[in-house]
Amino acid sequence: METPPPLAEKILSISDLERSASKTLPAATKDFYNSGATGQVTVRENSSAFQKYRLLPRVLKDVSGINTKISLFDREIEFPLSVSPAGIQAMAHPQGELATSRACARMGVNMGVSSFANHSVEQITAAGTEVGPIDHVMQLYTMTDRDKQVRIIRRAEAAGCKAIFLTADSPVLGVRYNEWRNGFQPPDGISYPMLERSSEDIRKQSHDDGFSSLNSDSHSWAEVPWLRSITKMQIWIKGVLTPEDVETAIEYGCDGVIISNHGGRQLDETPATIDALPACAKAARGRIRIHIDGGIRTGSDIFKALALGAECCWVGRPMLWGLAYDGEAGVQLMLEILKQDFKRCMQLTGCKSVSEISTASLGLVCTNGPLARL
Ligand SMILES: Cc1cc2nc3c(=O)[nH]c(=O)nc-3n(C[C@H](O)[C@H](O)[C@H](O)COP(=O)(O)O)c2cc1C
Ligand SMILES: CCCCC(=O)C(=O)O
Repeated sequence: METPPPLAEKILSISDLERSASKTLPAATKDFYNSGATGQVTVRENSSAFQKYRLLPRVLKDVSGINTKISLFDREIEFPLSVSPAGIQAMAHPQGELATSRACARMGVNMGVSSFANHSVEQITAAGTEVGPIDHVMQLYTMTDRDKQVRIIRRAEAAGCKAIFLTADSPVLGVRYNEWRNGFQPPDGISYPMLERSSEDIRKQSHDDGFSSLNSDSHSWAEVPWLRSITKMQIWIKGVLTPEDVETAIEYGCDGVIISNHGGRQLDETPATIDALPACAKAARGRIRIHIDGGIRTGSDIFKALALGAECCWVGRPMLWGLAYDGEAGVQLMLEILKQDFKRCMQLTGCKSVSEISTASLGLVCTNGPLARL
């Protein structure tokens, strides 16, 4: 009897991908990827908060030839989405970040490289650029070993990265019961080349201890002028949730902020990023780029985030699920699903270009009463 094709299952949505990928991963890896901090409140709300909003279509608009592109780092990307820097992608697929980079390049979007990547920034940028135009950004933690931090920055700059994403929400790791219960450690053979950590070194410590031994909890806004003094790359702050911090990022001359709660993996019971976004976008008044990540799983999530003031969205876990499902092809499938979904959402709401997306297309669901216009 013939064996059925391995990918016979129809993957039509990111939840299909999550379900299917989660079945293939060892339990401790699945928990590490999918879970967040403490009570998982923010992980859940990051996605569910999008449901407060309803789309208000304008009808009888010509939506032939719509344009989903936006401009970022002096280039156009295919639609307002890119892949967040998320560490240890080789647990999902041996090609890890190389596969992600190739899939992003093929789909015309950008990619963040985690400091905890399992391939070097040189290999990751090269893998993508061989396929097509792509920009990378290098995610950075404030480290105890400043020389090592400078080496990462120099390597990222030489590899062509356009920006540093300074992760600001992680002076220490969040309270992650899953990692502690499972004694989570990356499997043997997995290293962190950017952090200059071999597999042997990594396996001497818990993930939490390993993180604390590299990362400094005495970070401050003084990181920004220090980074400016040593690199020409743009400087973005990843992990902002308040208008006050948007204002400070502007004062410090940052190029952009990512409204992010680290996918609910750091401080639990922070607001969903889509709820934090409107006040942050209002405070920015166009003086700094505002991007968002956390819980984005559909094209209408992207649409809603843009309507509420974000220029671009980023996704973390959907990329990991794509990798676990089918490596590079799985990440490409994930991006294809979101792109097509976003395009249909634009067409069905009557928006012909991304600049037409605004709060005019959104309503807010009220518990008692009619839909409120924003
Ligand atoms: C397994 C995993 C590892 C991550 N590693 C990093 C990291 O090394 N640095 C960082 O700034 N953010 C990291 N993140 C957070 C992502 O960059 C991003 O903020 C988050 O995944 C977005 O939420 P989403 O997964 O719901 O899309 C990680 C997220 C996950 C799920
Ligand atoms: C492998 C990533 C290291 C820490 C981190 O940012 C996270 O787990 O969310």
